[in-house]
Amino acid sequence: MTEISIAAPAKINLFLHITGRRDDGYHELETLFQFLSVCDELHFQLTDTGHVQLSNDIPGVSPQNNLIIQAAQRLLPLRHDRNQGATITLHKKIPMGGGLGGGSSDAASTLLALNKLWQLQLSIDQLAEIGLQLGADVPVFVRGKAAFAQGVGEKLIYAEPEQNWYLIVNPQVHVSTAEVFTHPDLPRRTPIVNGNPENWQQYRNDCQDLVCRLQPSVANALAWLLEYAPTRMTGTGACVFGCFPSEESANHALSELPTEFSGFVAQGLNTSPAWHQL
Ligand SMILES: C[C@](O)(CO)[C@H](O)COP(=O)(O)OP(=O)(O)OC[C@H]1O[C@@H](n2ccc(N)nc2=O)[C@H](O)[C@@H]1O
Ligand SMILES: Nc1ncnc2c1ncn2[C@@H]1O[C@H](COP(=O)(O)OP(=O)(O)OP(=O)(O)O)[C@@H](O)[C@H]1O
Repeated sequence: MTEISIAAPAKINLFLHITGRRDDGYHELETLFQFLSVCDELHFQLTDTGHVQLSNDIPGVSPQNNLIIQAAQRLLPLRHDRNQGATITLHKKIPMGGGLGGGSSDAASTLLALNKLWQLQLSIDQLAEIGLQLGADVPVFVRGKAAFAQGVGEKLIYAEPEQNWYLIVNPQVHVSTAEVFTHPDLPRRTPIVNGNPENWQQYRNDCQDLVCRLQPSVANALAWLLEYAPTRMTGTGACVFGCFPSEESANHALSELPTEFSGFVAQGLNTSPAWHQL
């Protein structure tokens, strides 16, 4: 095998409860992850240069900060043949910094692809552990199944929420994950619901009220979408999703999207498209 193409899907957090704070500042949470049919596309070409390079940069993200390169660097010392390298091409389709997990997903797909390309034979558990060092959201993408998560997002119980259609609305403002998690007004004591993911519509996103205050465009996007469908923010924002019974109904709402927002329709998926390609 000398080349691999692999998708890196977006995710949404169908709900997100903050249940505590660890001594290292990281937050304990409960969340339900589902993948979306919108994906970044990554292509890996085996080389004999002994190093990895990205053939195209993401504007505003230096190669050393790119999670694709960071993921590849974790695997470089584990190669049996030190001449093995890779040229990686990325087609970015997932909006960045929107709570859709694109960077984490790119990192996970990189771990999965290079494990094959370099014949490292690492197990999924080992790849998920390496992924957790890159970001709290990486393990669920490595494992590739929709899941109810606890801990910082690494304790996963597979789940099968309905694969609804979603209209994702991007208020086009940046929300810093670190700023939300360090804010004094973030609620941090939501009682543990302990694995009843079927009830996700009754739960909430604990970051939503705070983010709406910090970024009124997020509140405006939620208010607009709520006229069409049950609506919630994903992750620490800024994107919000409305849950629709059909692609057609989601597309109808999209056709009326105010010009201040951007948006797209995607289906919720309980298996990562990355897994169909390996
Ligand atoms: C909010 C979620 O998107 C939910 O899926 C994730 O928990 C965030 O995951 P992520 O983007 O992979 O986050 P990381 O890159 O690991 O962390 C970014 C920053 O968010 C804070 N952070 C993140 C996750 C977590 N459980 N507690 C935290 O306090 C930390 O200050 C950290 O410095
Ligand atoms: N391959 C990558 N794709 C996107 N962002 C990346 C990548 N590598 C590094 N980054 C950095 O990570 C930041 C967050 O990107 P990402 O799109 O994953 O955010 P997010 O969807 O809010 O994630 P989360 O829901 O995990 O908080 C970007 O602003 C960028 O600086």
